[in-house]
Amino acid sequence: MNSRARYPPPGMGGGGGRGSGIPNQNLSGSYQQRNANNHNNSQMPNNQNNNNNYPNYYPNQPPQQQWLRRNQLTSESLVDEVEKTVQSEAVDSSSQDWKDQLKIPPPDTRFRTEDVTATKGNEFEDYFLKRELLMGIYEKGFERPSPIQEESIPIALTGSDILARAKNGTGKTAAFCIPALEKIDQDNNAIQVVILVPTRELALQTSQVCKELGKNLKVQVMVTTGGTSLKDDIMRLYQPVHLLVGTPGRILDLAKRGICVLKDCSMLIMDEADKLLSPEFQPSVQQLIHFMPANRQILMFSATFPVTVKDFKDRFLHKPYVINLMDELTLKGITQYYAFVEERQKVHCLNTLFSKVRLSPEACSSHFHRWYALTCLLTASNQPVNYLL
Ligand SMILES: Nc1ncnc2c1ncn2[C@@H]1O[C@H](COP(=O)(O)OP(=O)(O)OP(=O)(O)O)[C@@H](O)[C@H]1O
Repeated sequence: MNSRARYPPPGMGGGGGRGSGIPNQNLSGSYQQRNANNHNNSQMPNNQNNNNNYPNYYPNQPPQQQWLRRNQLTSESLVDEVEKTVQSEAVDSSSQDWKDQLKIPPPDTRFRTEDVTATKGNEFEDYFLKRELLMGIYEKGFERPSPIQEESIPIALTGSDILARAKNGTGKTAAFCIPALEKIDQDNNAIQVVILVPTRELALQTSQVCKELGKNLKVQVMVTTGGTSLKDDIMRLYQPVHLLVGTPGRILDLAKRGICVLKDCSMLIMDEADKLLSPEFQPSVQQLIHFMPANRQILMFSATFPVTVKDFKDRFLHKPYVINLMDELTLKGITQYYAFVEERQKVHCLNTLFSKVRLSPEACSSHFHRWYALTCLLTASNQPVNYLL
């Protein structure tokens, strides 16, 4: 059973990400601080724990004492202080101007569980992102970073390698697209970021997120995957490309032909890293890395950390910052069951189950080997069904 999705996608009644809906059962959505021990903090950026947006000039003193200190300032320093205040108000008012002009979609009022609400209270503005990028973020309807975004964005911006584990549908895609877009130099006509994914569908979705978040930037995004015209991709690569999203085999093919030049690619992102490190893809991924500069940054996102991921991390990542937001596998609000049966008993077992329980449309994913047979079975048994490919 697939238990993806915390943030429901726009326009849908309760699903999200690349995955399914959230049954309205066992929901517990109260706001709660995340346990500080659930990730491995090898480095902390300066603004990581700064939950208010105002500079704390005298951090060790309570607010009343700060007022006293200010009253004791000399007249000269008072002038400086006033000038600073005027300047910061000028910045604030211009920052209000651009915010007022944003086309923000209506707020998403649907229920969210702790998988996305248990944040530290960071704001996207805490990360000093380019204004055009901030505009794209807000215009996509994101108000505040989700937990995985709070953990990854500031670390990725420092240039550190990351190995991150978070549940599906909790905002992983934006967690790596935002720092990638921030780091790209739009005036450098070269591929600076590669996002590797295991499937064409995921490549298209990811590039769409990059385009939406970066719609006010001049970043050129290209998708390239197997199963499409190589000639078209070659033609496209004669045009500027800053961010390349694709599957390993095709990108490697283009790199070997000398058409996809990766010598300036300083960031490699691996989404669904566990799948990218399966025997099918791993040799291509490893070869690809050799086309990139030695000091490239690698961000790996994966729902599971099998031994292949660990081995790869040990070989290719430099002192990675490890983020683990998956103390438990199942998303909150979802109960999963499994039946251990022989292959030949599966259909019969499902039929029996369906005659007794009514499942939500998204409950069965294509991870079942014979999704088509299953879909026919569900339809024939009058069960609602969605295709999850
Ligand atoms: N900070 C945010 N605020 C509001 N919505 C968000 C935020 N970040 C992501 N989302 C939305 O949440 C949904 C799920 O995000 P996303 O697809 O990035 O999750 P994911 O962890 O990559 O999931 P999956 O692995 O299933 O693709 C999307 O509709 C996305 O637009």
